[in-house]
Amino acid sequence: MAPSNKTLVISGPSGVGKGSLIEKLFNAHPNTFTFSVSHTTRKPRAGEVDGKSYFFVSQEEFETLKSEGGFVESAKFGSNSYGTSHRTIAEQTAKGLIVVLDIEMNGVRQIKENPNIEPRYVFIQPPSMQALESRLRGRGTENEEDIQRRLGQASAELEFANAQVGDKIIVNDDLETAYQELEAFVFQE
Ligand SMILES: Nc1ncnc2c1ncn2[C@@H]1O[C@H](COP(=O)(O)OP(=O)(O)OP(=O)(O)O)[C@@H](O)[C@H]1O
Repeated sequence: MAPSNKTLVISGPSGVGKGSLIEKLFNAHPNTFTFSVSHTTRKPRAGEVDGKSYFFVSQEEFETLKSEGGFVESAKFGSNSYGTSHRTIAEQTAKGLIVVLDIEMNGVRQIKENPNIEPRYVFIQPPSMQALESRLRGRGTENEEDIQRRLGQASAELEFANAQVGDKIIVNDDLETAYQELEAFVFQE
């Protein structure tokens, strides 16, 4: 079955398993999906390549692009700005690839308000807040303060997803089952 070539927006609280599901999708279907390379005003870290990790731009360039409506969504974290450009999505889509955006609810909100992009939305939910907490802890990549911040944000993410109509919601209880649901959704006609 041929998948729709629409951009796929995958959202959900931190630690819910978005990265794990996306990795499975990419591995099972080579040359089908791609991430959109974001623009950022932060400085490149060692080893990061412009145009691969990010498009590194100045604050001024970023603001110009933004004012021209060049971003489907953008956000500021700390003193750095990040954005997903229309052009990047269009270029990848033109190559026949399905662009996957892994973004948080404010990004989803912006995209939903943007008439120039009509993606498909998938929200990944945890079976429970306890499960989410133990995954975040089990991953071992955040300190306690970060974990608390992510858990605090998680209930807002869950409420937001539940208030959306017509989008796909997948509960990631068993990873394989959740993956099959995602795959079926992506490849449905
Ligand atoms: N169904 C599942 N059952 C148990 N553990 C899972 C399941 N899915 C994912 N995990 C584990 O939960 C942890 C968080 O998963 P992952 O890193 O994919 O989350 P994420 O949503 O991408 O988080 P972030 O938004 O912070 O990047 C990982 O250690 C992963 O192996």
